[in-house]
Amino acid sequence: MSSDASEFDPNRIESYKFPETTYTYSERDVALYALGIGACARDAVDVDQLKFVYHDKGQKFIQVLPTFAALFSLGSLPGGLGLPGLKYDPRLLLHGQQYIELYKPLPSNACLKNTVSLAGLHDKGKAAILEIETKSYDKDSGALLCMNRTTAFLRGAGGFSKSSHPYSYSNYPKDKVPSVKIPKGQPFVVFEDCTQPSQALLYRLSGDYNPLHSDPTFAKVAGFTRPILHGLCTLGFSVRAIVKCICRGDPNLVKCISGRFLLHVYPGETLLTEMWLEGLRVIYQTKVKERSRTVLSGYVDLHGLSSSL
Ligand SMILES: CCCCCCC/C=C/C(=O)SCCNC(=O)CCNC(=O)[C@H](O)C(C)(C)COP(=O)(O)OP(=O)(O)OC[C@H]1O[C@@H](n2cnc3c(N)ncnc32)[C@H](O)[C@@H]1OP(=O)(O)O
Repeated sequence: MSSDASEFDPNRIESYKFPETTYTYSERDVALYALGIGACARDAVDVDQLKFVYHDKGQKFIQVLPTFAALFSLGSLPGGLGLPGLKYDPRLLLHGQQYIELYKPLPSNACLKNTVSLAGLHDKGKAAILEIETKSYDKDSGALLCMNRTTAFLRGAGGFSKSSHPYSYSNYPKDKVPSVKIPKGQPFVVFEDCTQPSQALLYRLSGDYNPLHSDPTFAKVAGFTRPILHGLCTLGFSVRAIVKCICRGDPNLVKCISGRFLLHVYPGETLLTEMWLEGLRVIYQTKVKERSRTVLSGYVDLHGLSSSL
C-alpha cells in the first residue's frame, strides 16, 4: 500500500539511510563552548575551569569538557530533521534526552567522520519521540571517539500508529534505556551556578541556531513567555559542576553521561545541581532555584574517583 507523501510514515523513517558527515572543530570552538556553558563566568581564574578556555599553566592544548561531544550530534545533521516520512511542526520540537558515551579523551581540535542512524521512534499519542544515534570517528586515525543518542520530543506529532498497539522501535536493548531514581538521602554535594540573561545568545554560537532560544515571537508560538535555554546548555552546566565537584576538574574521568530534560530553563535563572555518589555513578538532578522546579535529571558514570575526594 503506498502512503501519502505528506503523511507521518514510520516505515519510511525507519528505512532512511542517513548520509555520513564530517565535522571539524578547533580550539577556539572548544573555548567558546566552555564559555557558553558558564566556565569561568563567576571566577575568571578558577583553577578547575581556566584550562577549558585558556592555555593555563603553559599547557599545550586547551582541555575539552566532556559535554562538548554533544555538539557532534546536531553537527551531524546539517539538514536538521528533514527526514522523508517525518511530519512535525519544528516550532514544537523540544530536546527530550541526551546520552553520551566517551571512548577516548576528546582532542582540542579534530576533523571527525560521523555515522548517523535511527535509534528509536515511539508514538506517545500527544508526541512522537525520535532518537538519533551518532558515532564520531577521528578522520585521521579512524578511532571511535564517542557516541551520542539524541532524543527529540515532537509535540503534536504522535498518533501515527496504524494499529491499536502504539508504534515503538528501538535499535538498543530496553535495559540500556537511561533511567534514574533519585536517592532519598541528602545529596553528597550541591553546586549553585547562575546562568546569564544572555546565556542562550552565547551558547547558540556553538552551532544550535534554533530561534526558540533567541527569538521572542518564535518562543511565544512554541508556548513560552520568552526564549528558553538550550537543553544541552543546561546539561553542560550540570556536568561541568560534576567535573568540578567530584572529578576535581579532570574531564577525562567521565565515561558516560545521561540526562532527561524535564522542564525548560529561562536564561538568567539560577541552577542548583544536586549530586549523589553511588560507586562510580554520580546521580544528579538540577533545579531552577527561583521556581523550585527540577529541570534535568540523570547520571554520569566515571572511570574512577579522584584521589582527593
Ligand atoms: C534528534 C536531533 C534533534 C534534536 C534537536 C534538539 C534541539 C534543541 C532544543 C532544545 O534545547 S529545547 C530545550 C530543552 N528541552 C526542554 O526544555 C524540554 C523540557 N521537558 C518538558 O518540557 C517536558 O518534559 C516534555 C518533554 C514536554 C514532556 O512532558 P509531558 O508532560 O508532555 O510528558 P509526559 O506526559 O510526562 O510523558 C509522555 C511520554 O513521553 C515520555 N517523556 C516525557 N518526557 C520525556 C523526555 N524529556 N524525553 C523523552 N521522553 C519523555 C514519557 O516517558 C511518557 O512516555 P510513557 O511513559 O507514557 O511511555
